[in-house]
Amino acid sequence: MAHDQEGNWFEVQGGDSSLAVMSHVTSGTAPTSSLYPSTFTPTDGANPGAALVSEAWKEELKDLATKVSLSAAAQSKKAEHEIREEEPVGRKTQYSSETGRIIPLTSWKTRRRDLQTANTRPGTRAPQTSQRPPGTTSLEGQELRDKWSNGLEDRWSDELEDRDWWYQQQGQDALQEALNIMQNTEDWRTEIISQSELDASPEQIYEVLFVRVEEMNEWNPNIARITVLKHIGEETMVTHEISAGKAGNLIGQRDFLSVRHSLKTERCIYLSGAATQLEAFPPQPGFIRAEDGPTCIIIERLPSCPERSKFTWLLNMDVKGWLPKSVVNQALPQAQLEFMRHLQKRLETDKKF
Ligand SMILES: CC(C)CCC[C@@H](C)[C@H]1CC[C@H]2[C@@H]3CC=C4C[C@@H](O)CC[C@]4(C)[C@H]3CC[C@]12C
Repeated sequence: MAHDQEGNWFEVQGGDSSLAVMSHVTSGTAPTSSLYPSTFTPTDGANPGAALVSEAWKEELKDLATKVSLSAAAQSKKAEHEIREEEPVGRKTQYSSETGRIIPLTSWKTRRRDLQTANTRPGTRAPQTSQRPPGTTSLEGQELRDKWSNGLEDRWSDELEDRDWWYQQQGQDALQEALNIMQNTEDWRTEIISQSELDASPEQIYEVLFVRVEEMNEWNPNIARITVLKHIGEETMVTHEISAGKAGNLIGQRDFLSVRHSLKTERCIYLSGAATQLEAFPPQPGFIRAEDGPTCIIIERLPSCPERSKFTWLLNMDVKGWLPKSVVNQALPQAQLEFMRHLQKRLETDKKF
């Protein structure tokens, strides 16, 4: 297993195969120290507290993040929505996802930009409490979907195409923004980036993480339920996620409403996500609605070994509620590493069948 000289690589013992994870939490203006959950031990005995993100790794991240904007797929998509943005010809009325009111065409672009800016700097967002009085919610998948579509019907029925476009746009923006975050290492704030190698092809990982996203609670105890509320083509979807507030978890249960997007290029498969809003699907009683993203997972084909992939993950989450930063900065990398371990196990069992 490869590891750099600064001891940023970790080896996770998991049965016969091992998972190498390099994790980094950034905060403040410059990258500081990495966090090392106790279950993960440095492979070369280096002092973890002193480890900094190596220049080589930064370069590698920049490289991964730049490639996509040059890819043909991204270019054609970009061109596509640039045209749509410039010529609102044929585009119908836009409705506010918060108030359900019509957004005048003139403010539509500005509004989107506002949303983007809000997402770019998670650390500077105004704190909000989305905690609701505790209650019981145990909506099943179908019920969730019904609730979703009923709430929409009256206002949105004629606007399906526009709404789809809005989500698609959000998904693409999330990817671009997440890649920008990775690229501009000087601007890193509270993002967590990890890199690992997995014993599976990018296609297999994509299948487990994107196509069969609703099965995630079967293999990851940190997730209580994931429901796909809407598919927009093959590449974009709107999902509702509920984390498991298990005992020992420093952060309680959260729910998320996200738009998820995927992009396949010759070299990589990109999975991106960002929080989205919808009046018809407000925060659920008893849950704090957290915001995931802009976030991105890059699954890179290893030409020398097609059955293995490099997995780079930018976790960028606003957990909401009032929690000390130190708690969040410890719990998130922990959850991320656990996620990787469970994913590795799932991929292993999938192979046996
Ligand atoms: C500590 C608490 C608040 C959260 C812990 C659970 C975190 C790690 C969970 C909750 C929801 C999860 C996400 C749910 C859905 C997807 C889409 C998939 O295509 C890639 C993984 C991804 C992006 C998951 C990553 C891990 C995730 C962010």
